[in-house]
Amino acid sequence: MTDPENSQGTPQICPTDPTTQALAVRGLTKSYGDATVVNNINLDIPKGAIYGIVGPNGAGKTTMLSMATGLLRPNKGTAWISGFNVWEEPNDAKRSMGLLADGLPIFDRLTGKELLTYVGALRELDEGIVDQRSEELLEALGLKEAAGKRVVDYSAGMTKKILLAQALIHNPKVLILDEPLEAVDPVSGRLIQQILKNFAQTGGTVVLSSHVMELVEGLCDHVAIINRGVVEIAGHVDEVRRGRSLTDVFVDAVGGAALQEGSLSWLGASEGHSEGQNQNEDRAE
Ligand SMILES: Nc1ncnc2c1ncn2[C@@H]1O[C@H](COP(=O)(O)OP(=O)(O)OP(=O)(O)O)[C@@H](O)[C@H]1O
Repeated sequence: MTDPENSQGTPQICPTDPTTQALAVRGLTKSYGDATVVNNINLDIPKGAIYGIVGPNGAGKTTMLSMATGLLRPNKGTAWISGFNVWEEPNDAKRSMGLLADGLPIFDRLTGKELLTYVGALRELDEGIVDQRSEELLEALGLKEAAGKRVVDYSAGMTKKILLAQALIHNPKVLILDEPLEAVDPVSGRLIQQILKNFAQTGGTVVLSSHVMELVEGLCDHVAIINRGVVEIAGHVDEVRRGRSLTDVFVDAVGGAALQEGSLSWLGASEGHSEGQNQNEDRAE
């Protein structure tokens, strides 16, 4: 576990061999102009873990995951997926991982079924296997009826689910998911959690970023709290929580925020409100 006392921007010690981990990063650093948004991050994600990455808005989670998966070139540092260096052995690293991330191009003129068939072909899977897996994934994710509909016409939650299916179809060793349950309804959310648990129980590794602490507490066995581009705390969920709620640990680690007295005092019951009320009354008449 990373000691929070020593992790504020100072190099963290990661003695393990990064090639033995499902995902490992060493010294990852990214700056935009004068701002260092990811600052010398070291992280080990063991095989078979469901690993939650949490942190406030703008903490550097997406930037870190983008560098860890080879989507964004770091200023410094390296990442390994399933033992493959993402910059020196990109094909092997990419073959090992399934990725769900915002901002990646989606072939959304295809139907859900066509998209899975296309991605399966890109992954060089046998046609019969792609067909069988696509059917099963569409069924499991509640997308069977929408299989013939173009992805561009999917809702936000449906899009998330078809992108998850796309990330799973080649049965990757490591699944990396940026906000996987965002916009997903509770029934589908529960199903997805079950899929991820089964995946980890059979030896797969899941890395997910989320703002939903209940999800991380209920699903993940490991967690890292990132703040201002550094890892504040990382380790097994029970070690990090030490009997407290993860939300309390999170707030302590990143610093709580309270609305200052008098701030936004114009918001709520006011002249504007009663004027609005009158307008509504006028409209009703
Ligand atoms: N291309 C870019 N140019 C300049 N700054 C950037 C760029 N991409 C990200 N940043 C900055 O890097 C910081 C970290 O952003 P990042 O998206 O990694 O945060 P995050 O932890 O994923 O946030 P959120 O929880 O809101 O998604 C932010 O301050 C953001 O403005």
